[in-house]
Amino acid sequence: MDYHYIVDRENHKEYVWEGGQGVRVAPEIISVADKDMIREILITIDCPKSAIYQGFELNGQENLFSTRNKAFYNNRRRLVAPAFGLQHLRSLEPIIHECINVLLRKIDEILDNPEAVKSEKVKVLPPGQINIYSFMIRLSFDITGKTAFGQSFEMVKNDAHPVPHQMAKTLKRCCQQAFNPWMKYVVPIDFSFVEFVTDRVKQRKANGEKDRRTDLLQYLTDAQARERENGNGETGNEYEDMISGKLTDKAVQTEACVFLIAGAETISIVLNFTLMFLVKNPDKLSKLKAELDFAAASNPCSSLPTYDQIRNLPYLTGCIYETLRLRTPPAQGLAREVAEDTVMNNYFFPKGTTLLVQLRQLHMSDEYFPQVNKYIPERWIPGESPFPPVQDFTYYPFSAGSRNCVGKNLALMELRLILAALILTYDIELVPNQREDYVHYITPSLATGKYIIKMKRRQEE
Ligand code: HEM
Repeated sequence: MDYHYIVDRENHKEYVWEGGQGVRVAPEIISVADKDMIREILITIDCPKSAIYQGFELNGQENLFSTRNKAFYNNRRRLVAPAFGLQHLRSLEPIIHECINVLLRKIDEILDNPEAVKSEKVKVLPPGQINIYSFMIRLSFDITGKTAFGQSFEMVKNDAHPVPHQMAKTLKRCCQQAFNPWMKYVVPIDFSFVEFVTDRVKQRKANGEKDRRTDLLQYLTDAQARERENGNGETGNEYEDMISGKLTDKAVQTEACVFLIAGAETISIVLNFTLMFLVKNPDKLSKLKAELDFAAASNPCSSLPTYDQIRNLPYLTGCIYETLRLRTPPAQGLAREVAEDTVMNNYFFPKGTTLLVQLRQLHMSDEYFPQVNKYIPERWIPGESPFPPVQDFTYYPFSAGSRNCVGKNLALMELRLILAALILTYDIELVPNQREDYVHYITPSLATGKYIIKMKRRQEE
């Protein structure tokens, strides 16, 4: 039976072995959705990533996402993680605002003249309607390009840049090949987007101090310089440098690519589905609007809210958390390996077994989340929730343990800033009778590739 069929939400339960902890989806692969086992795999035992992740090596280089080598990992994470610390992220806020402003201008242009999209050879929609699905993908690529290596793809202005489109196809292939390794001999993967990023990084380095910026690439380049100064720089032996995770030039280029891959699609999914849930639940939308209006009440007209104004807003956070629960971006399951013969929850797993951690299945368990299919941001707000508090160890949209998401703070900052800007600037409304079924490769996406909402500038009221 097809693996994708078995791990589908309703079916996982149907096929679990006695006791309800897992489904054997291949001779040595067990799919796991049980809360206690997931906690053991990700946190208590902190199982290493499985060999499937080798499929995500880029540029012939291991990287923060793909590596299974502990020494490499510890060194690379030590060097990269501070770039995602709250203090450094502050410096990215103006970059994110700049990209959001481009989007708002583009939406205004289409609202003023729906025919404006004609130059992009896309269908002209009725007045007041916007394909928000397309714009959220375009915006998150622009922001990720700009925050990662200082270059927007200008996708919001014009959906023409080849790299994001090619990258989406490549990732789909990577995912297929991770589970069917024989495919790589039939359909080779096109990694030309890596060359694009590599060229941008080389160009920046060549420009040196005169091209100094505040992005993640600058942080990596500075970290590289510090390592060299402290005598921890490259040894010159390419192999040794690679396996010990030294920040070589190639490593800096590769990690910039990883940020693009890990950041762009995940963000756009959460934005899209949050907007979809909000227009389908106008009562929730009104509550969010009221919260944001209050937080930004003192702002001059048409200025965007700062992160300080919105980062602790409970309803905004609840809306994002609820989307992350209902449409958890890593849809395929996180593959971990049993490093030595292990007994978990009274089941014996021989060394080498692959365990697929099904976060999505856990988040969709009605045992932990009452009215599991409903969008209820209140469940995340103590004192407002109609349910008992969400239990510990039932929710990991950013994974957990040593290999959790290094970009979590950046992701939440982008999501809050973008959603706040859109809701404060426009009235949004449902366009009924649209298809909402979704497909997953690495992440879930709408099968139709579009979602249209009504938008109207709020000042026009
Ligand atoms: C809503 C947005 C995001 C979600 C839900 C998310 C979720 C996750 C999850 C579940 C993992 C673990 C994957 C695995 O074990 O296979 C992960 C890893 C990772 N994420 Fe994110 N992520 C998001 C955004 C970002 C952003 C914006 C960046 C950086 C620009 C990023 C960078 C990474 C990296 C580098 C890893 C690998 C970490 C490691 O293995 O040490 N993520 N993310």
